[in-house]
Amino acid sequence: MSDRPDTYDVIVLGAGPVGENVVGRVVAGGLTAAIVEKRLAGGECSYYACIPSKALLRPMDLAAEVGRMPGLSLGPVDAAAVLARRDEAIGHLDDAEQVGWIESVPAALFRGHGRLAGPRRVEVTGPDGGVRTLTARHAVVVATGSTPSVPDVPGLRAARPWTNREATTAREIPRRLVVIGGGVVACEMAQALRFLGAAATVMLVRGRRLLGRTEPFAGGLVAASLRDAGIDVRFGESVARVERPAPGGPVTVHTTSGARLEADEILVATGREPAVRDIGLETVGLSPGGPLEVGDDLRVTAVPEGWLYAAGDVNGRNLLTHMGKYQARVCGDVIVARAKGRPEDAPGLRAVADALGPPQVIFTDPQVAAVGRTEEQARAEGFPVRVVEYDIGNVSGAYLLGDGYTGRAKAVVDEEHRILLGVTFVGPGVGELLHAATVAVTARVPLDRLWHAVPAFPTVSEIWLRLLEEYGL
Ligand SMILES: Cc1cc2nc3c(=O)[nH]c(=O)nc-3n(C[C@H](O)[C@H](O)[C@H](O)COP(=O)(O)OP(=O)(O)OC[C@H]3O[C@@H](n4cnc5c(N)ncnc54)[C@H](O)[C@@H]3O)c2cc1C
Ligand SMILES: NC(=O)c1ccc[n+]([C@@H]2O[C@H](COP(=O)([O-])OP(=O)(O)OC[C@H]3O[C@@H](n4cnc5c(N)ncnc54)[C@H](O)[C@@H]3O)[C@@H](O)[C@H]2O)c1
Repeated sequence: MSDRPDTYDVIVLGAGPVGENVVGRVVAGGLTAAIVEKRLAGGECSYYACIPSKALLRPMDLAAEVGRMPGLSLGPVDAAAVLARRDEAIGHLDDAEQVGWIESVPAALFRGHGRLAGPRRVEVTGPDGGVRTLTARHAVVVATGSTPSVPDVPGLRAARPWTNREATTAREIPRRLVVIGGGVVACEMAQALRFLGAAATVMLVRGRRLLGRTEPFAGGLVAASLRDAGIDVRFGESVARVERPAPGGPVTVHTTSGARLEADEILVATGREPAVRDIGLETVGLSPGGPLEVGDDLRVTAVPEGWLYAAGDVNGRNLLTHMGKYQARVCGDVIVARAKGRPEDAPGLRAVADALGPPQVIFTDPQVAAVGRTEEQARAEGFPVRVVEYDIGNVSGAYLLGDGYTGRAKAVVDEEHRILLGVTFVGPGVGELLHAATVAVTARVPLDRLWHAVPAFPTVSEIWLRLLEEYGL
């Protein structure tokens, strides 16, 4: 790495999807960039999160579709083949393709642990222990992502439970599995692993519902489906103590209600922590703790002179790949505009979509696709709210997809402006309905205008027509 320069216009810490998009954007804007990565270029998303989890969930989805269609039947599930396809999807944990992309940008990749070392300086400790100091002319962007949060429960950490990393890259499926958590990772991974062979799966959900950030009916429909699949979903119960006498051996989970569960593995899916430890924040006057707080221009608000930016999971705004990549585009363009002395207040230079409620698809069966505010959020923010709901199964297009299509849609309307504040769809395959809702919410399309957006017959998109009719159009 010694033949490369030590000074770049922009230095990015972390080559996940967000860091990669920052370098792509700033180089396209005419600046030079270096990116520092301590593990695999491509980040959590490519190897241990979005990609492998969806590769594991897709067969379950297809199987459910086949099950709803009279005349079709499914043979036994070949879990090994599913795991092999997952391995291909994650490039067998080899990041050569991503490295090739970074080089093609072109940007300089430095392998190693990156740390801030005072204003505009980054120290990289390479795999051989050697340290190199890089200097940024314009900006440093922290895109270090997040790490799994493991509750401080007696015996849990010592038992070396699975987190998303081990669950998404599993080589064998544990027959008896205890899942801790009721959020997105818990629901998706419990369902995928149950389908692939975790016959005795128990989910310990601390609260009273699943998927707490979505409309309550979404968690209800997903809970019903998990239970139909044979998963023992226990609400109001969590882990109190864990024992694993032999590493990798059977594990005993004592729950808060006094139950004792014997399992082959535990999956902890209790949220994420921003990756801010050991990145030298103290050298620029920040104390490591929670997410790095940024403004809509992605600049870290507490750092004077505005040379430090943070995008993606590490700023805690929206822990989703597409939202992090959106922030990366805005962040990159802000850096370029400032470096070139262009106006900084162009409409594209503020990540305003972060506050609208991010679009998200949860790839359970049924899928949950939502954008904007839930009814509860909209009311709490003081909007004059009216909601309309409709059973998606009553739409002809849904009936044609198979027998017993169960799903529901809900629209949250701002009555003053007659625009959509939020939309939620739950049902098989509804993920592909989401972008229309994202456009309507983001562009504040008036309902009277939306009425003229005619959905094709017989598609599930006719749910739009039904919702507008329910509203009274
Ligand atoms: C199981 C699971 C499934 C998910 N599925 C989806 C999904 O379907 N859709 C979706 O939108 N989101 C999904 N997410 C969320 C998504 O993975 C994250 O929002 C996304 O990865 C964030 O990207 P990032 O670049 O900010 O961080 P990361 O992907 O975490 O990348 C950060 C990178 O920085 C590196 N790094 C950290 N510290 C340093 C350092 N000091 N020096 C050098 N390098 C460093 C890390 O090694 C890593 O490569 C999922 C998450 C999980 C856990
Ligand atoms: N399809 C997708 O878009 C997708 C898929 C997976 C993950 N993600 C994103 O990744 C992030 C992380 O997902 P996640 O499921 O880990 O987090 P989450 O915040 O969605 O859910 C965390 C769950 O853990 C529970 N919990 C927290 N602390 C606990 C404790 N001490 N004991 C017991 N239960 C506890 C919470 O009540 C909640 O049910 C989310 O922001 C999510 O949006 C997205």
